Amino acid sequence: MGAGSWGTTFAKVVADAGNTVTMWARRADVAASINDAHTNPEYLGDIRLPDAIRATADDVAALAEADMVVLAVPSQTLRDNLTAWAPHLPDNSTLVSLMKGIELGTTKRMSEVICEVGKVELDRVVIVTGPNLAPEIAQEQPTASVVACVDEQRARVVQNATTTGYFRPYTNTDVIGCELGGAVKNVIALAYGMATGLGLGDNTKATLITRGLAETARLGVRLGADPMTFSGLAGLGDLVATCTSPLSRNHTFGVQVGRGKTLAEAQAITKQTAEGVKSCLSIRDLAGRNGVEMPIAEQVERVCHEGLSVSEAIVSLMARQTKPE
Ligand SMILES: NC(=O)C1=CN([C@@H]2O[C@H](COP(=O)(O)OP(=O)(O)OC[C@H]3O[C@@H](n4cnc5c(N)ncnc54)[C@H](O)[C@@H]3O)[C@@H](O)[C@H]2O)C=CC1
Ligand SMILES: O=C(CO)COP(=O)(O)O
Repeated sequence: MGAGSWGTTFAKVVADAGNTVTMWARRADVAASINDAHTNPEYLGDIRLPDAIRATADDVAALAEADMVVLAVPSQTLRDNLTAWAPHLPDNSTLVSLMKGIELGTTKRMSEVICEVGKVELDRVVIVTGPNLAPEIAQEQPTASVVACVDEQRARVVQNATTTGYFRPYTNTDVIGCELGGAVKNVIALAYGMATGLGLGDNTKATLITRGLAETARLGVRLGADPMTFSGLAGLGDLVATCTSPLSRNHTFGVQVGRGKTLAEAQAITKQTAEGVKSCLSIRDLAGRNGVEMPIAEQVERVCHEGLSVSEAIVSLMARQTKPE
C-alpha cells in the first residue's frame, strides 16, 4: 500500500522471494506504468520490476485476499490512509510496516497507530527496518534487514517471505527498539547532513553518529526497548547508512539546510519524503513527556522549526555541561 521509493522496491523484494504482489498506487498513471512497462520511473528510474507484481489504484481491490498487507506511505499520512483501509483488511492478515516515523501530536510509533486504527493486536504487526536505502536494494545490492514482531513465529513467516539473494532479513522481537531506531536515525541524519553541508569534517560526523546513537538508546530504554537493539541493524546499521549516504533523503535535506537553504528550498531539492523533518517535532515531544534528554534531536528541531542557524545549534551543543560518557 504505497508505490513510492521503498514501497515499490520492497514489492520487488517480495516478488523476487517467490510471492505474488498487488501494489496500490495513489495515482492511476503509476499503476499503469507498473502494469504495462514494469517500471516506476519517478521513483526507480528504469529498474525493471518482476512480472509477479501487478498494480492498481483501487485500494479495496489491492487489499482483497492479501496474506501480508505492507504499509508504505509517509508516517504522517498513515492514520488517514489506514482509517479508509481498516474495514477492508483481510482477517488474520499480517500487517507489515515499512515506515520510519513518530506521529505528530500523539507521539505514537507506527505499530501503535496500526493497532489503534486497524483494530488489530500487536502480534499481527511486523516492522521492517535496517540499513535499507531503496535505490541500492532496487539494484539488488546485498543488504541485511530486520523483521520485528512480538510474535517470533510471525516474524519468521515474513523473514521467509522476504529472503532473496540480495536481501537478508534477521528476526527480532523488540518492536519498540526497532521502531525508535528507524525513526530517530532520520533526525540524526539531518544533523549529519547539516554538518556536511557546512563543510565540517569526520570528527564532527563521528561525534554526531556516536552521541546520536546514545540519545536514541536513552529514549528507547526509557520506553522499554532492549538496549542491544541499538547496536544492531535497526540501530547502528541504519544510522550509519542514512547519515553517510547521499541517497538518503534525510541526509540530502540536511546538507541543503547546512548550505543555507530554507526548508522549502531543501524540500524542493529532496523531492521525496524526509521523515525526520516532521518526526523531530514528535520525538522532541516524546522525549519531553518521558523526561529524556535528546540534545541533538532538540537542536535539529530548533533549526528546522524555530529559525535557529546550524552554527548557533553547534554552539549550543558544545556549550552543554560536560559529563562522563
Ligand atoms: N526510501 C527508502 O529508502 C526507505 C524508506 N523507508 C520508509 O518508508 C516509508 C515510505 O517511504 P518511501 O516509499 O520512500 O516514500 P515516498 O515519498 O517515496 O513514497 C510515499 C508513497 O506514499 C503515497 N502516499 C499515500 N498517501 C499519501 C499522502 N497523503 N501524502 C503523500 N504521499 C502519500 C505516495 O503516493 C507515494 O507513493 C517512510 O516512512 C520511509 O521513512 C524505510 C526504509 C527505506
Ligand atoms: O530509511 C532509510 C534507509 O534505511 C532511508 O532513508 P531516507 O528516508 O533518509 O532516504
